[in-house]
Amino acid sequence: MADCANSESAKRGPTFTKMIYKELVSETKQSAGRVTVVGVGAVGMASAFSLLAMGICNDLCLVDARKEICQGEQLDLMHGLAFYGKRVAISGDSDYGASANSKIVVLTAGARQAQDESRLDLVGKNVTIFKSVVPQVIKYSPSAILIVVTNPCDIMAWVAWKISGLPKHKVIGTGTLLDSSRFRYMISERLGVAPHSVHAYIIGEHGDSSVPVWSSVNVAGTRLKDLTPTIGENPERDPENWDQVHKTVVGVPHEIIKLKGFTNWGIGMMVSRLCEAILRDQRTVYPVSTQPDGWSGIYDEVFISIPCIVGSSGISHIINMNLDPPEQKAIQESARMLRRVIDTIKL
Ligand SMILES: NC(=O)C1=CN([C@@H]2O[C@H](COP(=O)(O)OP(=O)(O)OC[C@H]3O[C@@H](n4cnc5c(N)ncnc54)[C@H](O)[C@@H]3O)[C@@H](O)[C@H]2O)C=CC1
Ligand SMILES: CC(=O)C(=O)O
Repeated sequence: MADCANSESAKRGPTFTKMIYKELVSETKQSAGRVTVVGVGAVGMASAFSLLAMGICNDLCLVDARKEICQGEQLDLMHGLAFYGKRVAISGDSDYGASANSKIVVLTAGARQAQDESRLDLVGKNVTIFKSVVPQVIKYSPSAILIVVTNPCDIMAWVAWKISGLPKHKVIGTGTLLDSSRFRYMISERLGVAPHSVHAYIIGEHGDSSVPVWSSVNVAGTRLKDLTPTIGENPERDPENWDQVHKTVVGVPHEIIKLKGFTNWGIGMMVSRLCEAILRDQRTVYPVSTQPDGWSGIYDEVFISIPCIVGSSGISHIINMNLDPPEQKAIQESARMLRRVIDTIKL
């Protein structure tokens, strides 16, 4: 692909470069932080664009079953590089060899929901796709950290972990990171403060059984629950009906899918922040999908969102969170539901 992209410079390069500079040392090309995005659709390209726009990666590879799309997107992104201010290597191919030695592989390949579908309806199709994609990824990048976006992302993270044979800390489902971001934004609108000044988590499944942790929602350490002890309960007990915020978080992707066919920008921004945490070892706390290993009494072998420290090794720690008994019960039920779905999968 590089030949196609640089055909003129490939022809003229050797003569011209000798006139421009003199070689002092023979360079060995080595990528410190290649990020590969598998699945160059709406989500894959929003992730790729965010990675570039936020200046997070300097070596980006796009892989998709549709070779022409990879090449088209590669060329299109490269044509903006003169205005970007940094040098970035961009490659694109349907051959996974192009992704070799990636530090991070973001998996977005697969089917997306139609208007009347739930995320869980995608299991069959997307497990089949992962069975072909994940072995190829691992063949060329055996030490990669996988970020699983493809829905249902908790289930697909478990599938990617099983097929890849990677240690669990190297497989991260994006989980309720997007739900939590939507939650923070909606609370911030009600309170009239910036979204990043609202500290709030949604945990559990990235889906209908997600759990809003009202007991810890706070602004500058002031817990909303201390001001409204019934926050998040039914409208008879909580006249401000804060539970509607969670209901909106659960329903809004369906509304966006009805309006534009898919969601992509929010998740794209989140993927690039996750990559940043890994590439720069930021040890940022994010609610992402991982194995709970007994966290809050969850012993099922599932991937489910809980607050984790994300850094250069992937997920290094799980944060102990004091949940109220109803929150604890709800996340345990969410885990049991995910496990029931996993039990139907044949790998
Ligand atoms: N976890 C989250 O928060 C979110 C997850 N998603 C999920 O992300 C996934 C992708 O969504 P979109 O980008 O909108 O879909 P899309 O249809 O625009 O793109 C999917 C891409 O996957 C590629 N693909 C399909 N099979 C493949 C294979 N075997 N090998 C390589 N590439 C293959 C297709 O060619 C296509 O380019 C869906 O499962 C969607 O539900 C979407 C938004 C948020
Ligand atoms: C599609 C999806 O999972 C979301 O936007 O939340």
